[in-house]
Amino acid sequence: MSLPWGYCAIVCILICAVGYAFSRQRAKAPLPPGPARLPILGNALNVPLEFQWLKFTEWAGIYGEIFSLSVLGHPILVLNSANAIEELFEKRSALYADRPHIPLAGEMIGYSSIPVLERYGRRHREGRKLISNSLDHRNQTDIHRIQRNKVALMLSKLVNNPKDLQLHSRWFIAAVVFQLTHGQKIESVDHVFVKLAEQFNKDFSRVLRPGRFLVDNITILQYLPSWFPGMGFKRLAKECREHFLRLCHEPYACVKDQVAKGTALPSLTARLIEENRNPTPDEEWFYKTTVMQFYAGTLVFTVSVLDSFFLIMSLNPDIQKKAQAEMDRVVEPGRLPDFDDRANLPYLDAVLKEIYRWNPTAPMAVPHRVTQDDVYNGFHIPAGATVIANTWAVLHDPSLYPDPFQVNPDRYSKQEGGLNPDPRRFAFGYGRRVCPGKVLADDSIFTVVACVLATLDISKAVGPDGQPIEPDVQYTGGTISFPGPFQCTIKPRSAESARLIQNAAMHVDHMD
Ligand code: HEM
Repeated sequence: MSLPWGYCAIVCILICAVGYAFSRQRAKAPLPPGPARLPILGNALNVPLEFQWLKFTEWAGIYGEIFSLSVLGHPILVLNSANAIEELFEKRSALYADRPHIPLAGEMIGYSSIPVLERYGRRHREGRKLISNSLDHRNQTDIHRIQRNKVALMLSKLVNNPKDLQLHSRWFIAAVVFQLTHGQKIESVDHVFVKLAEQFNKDFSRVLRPGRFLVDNITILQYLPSWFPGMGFKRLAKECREHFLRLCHEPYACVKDQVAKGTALPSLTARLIEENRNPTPDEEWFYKTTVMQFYAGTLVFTVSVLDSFFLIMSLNPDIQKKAQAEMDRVVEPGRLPDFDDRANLPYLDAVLKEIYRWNPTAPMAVPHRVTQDDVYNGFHIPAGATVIANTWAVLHDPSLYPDPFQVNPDRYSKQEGGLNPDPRRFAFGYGRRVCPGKVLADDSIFTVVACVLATLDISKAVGPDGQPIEPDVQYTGGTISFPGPFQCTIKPRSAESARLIQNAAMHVDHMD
C-alpha cells in the first residue's frame, strides 16, 4: 500500500522540526558545571595523580552527578551516579563504546591493539567475541576443572607457607589463566610468562595515568627527537613496548612449537593455531593481542579482589564465622565446596559482593569516549570527550548502600526500593565495554573464597608480644587499586580440614 504524498510530507516536516529543535537544544545546552579552570591548562593542575576517585566524589558533592573538566582543551566528563552511568553507558551504549586516544600508551607503546584500549570497531568486536566464546558454557566444565585443581594446590600452599599469602593468590590466578590460554603449567610466580605479565601490569598502571604525560595532550611532542629536553617519555615508551612485544610473542611461540611437535596441551592458543594452519601476519597478531588480554592488565584485578578477601576476613571475624557456619550446613564433611554449591550459599555470595564493593579494584573502570554530541539532563556532552564512570562513588553512595564504609554482607538481604544493588553490576564496567572476563574472574574468586572458608581460619597476625597486629589498610591509588602488603594468620580449621587439604592436593588431575 502506498502512502499519500501529503502524509509523507507532514511526517518529513515533523521529523525535521524535531531534529532542528534537538540540535538547537544541543547548541544551547551548557557543558556540565565543574571546578574553575586556568587559561590553556584548564584543570590539569587540580586533578590529583593518585586516588582521583576521591577528589571526583568530593567534586560530585559540589557540582552534581555529572561534572566536567578540561585538560589542555580536552573535555573530560565524570559520571558519579548509578543513574547517569546507566543512562549513558548502558542505554546509549552505541555512543559511548569508544576509548579515548592515548598517544603514549596506545600508539607509541602499542597497547591500542589489545581489546581493553582498542578503538571501537570490527577488530575490537571480534576480539571480545573470541574471549567470550572461549569462556562460554561449552567450555565451563574444563574451566571449572582447572579452577578446582589449582585451588586444591593453593590451599596446600597456604597451609605450608601462610606468610606468602599474596604470592599464592598471584600464583593461583596465573596458573588458572596460563593453563587455559596456553596449556602451560605454572609451578611458581617466577615462571618467565608470569614475570612478563606482571611487568606488563606495572608498565600499564604507570603509563595509564590521565594527565601524567604531556604527550597525551600535546601529541606533536612524540615527533620531537629523543635528545630533545623533556623526552624521557620516549625512553619509557621504548622499554614498555619491548616488554609488551615479548609478552605477545613468547607464550604464543612456545605453544606454536608444541603444536608442531604434537606435545601441546589443550588450550585456547593451541586451538587457534590448529584451526588456522596458515594465518596471515595480521591474524597472528590478532590472536596474540587478544589472548594476552586474559593476563595483561587483568591478573592484577583478580589478585586484588582475593587480597581484599583475606584482609576483610582478618578484620571481621564475625563475618567469617557466619560464612563458615553456612558452609558447614551446606557442604558435608570430607569434601571441598564446589560450583554446584554456590546457589545454596547466599551469605557467602553476600560476602563476595562486599569484597567487590568495599574497595573496588577498578575504581573508575576504564575511560570511555563519546563519538557524537549528546545531551544529558540539559547538559551538552561534546563528541570526542573522555567520559569516566566514578564506580567508587556509586559503590559508596549512601543512598544506595547505607553506611557504605562498613563491611556488611547482611545489607544484601534488604534490596527493596533499589537499595543495595549487586556491586558486580558496576565493578566490571559498562555497556559495550563491560568486562568479558567477568564469569572467569567471579568463578575463580568464588572457588578460592569458598574453599578457604571451608577449611581455613584467617585472623590477625600476632606480634612478638603475643598481641594481634592491626593490619594496615592501605590501598594503592593508581588506575588499578589493590591492598598494600599485610600479614595475617592462616591455619586449618581442624585436623580433619588439614587432612582434607592434603588429600585434595594429592589427587589433583596432573593433566592440569
Ligand atoms: C576481578 C577481576 C576483574 C575485574 C574487577 C575486571 C574489571 C574490568 C573493568 C572495570 C573493565 C573496563 C570496563 C569498561 O570500560 O567499562 C574491564 C575490561 C576488560 N576486562 Fe576485566 N576485570 C576482571 C578480570 C578480567 C579477566 C580475568 C579477564 C580475562 C579475559 C578480563 C578481560 C577484560 C577485557 C578483555 C576487557 C576490555 C573490554 C573492552 O574494552 O571491550 N577481565 N574489566
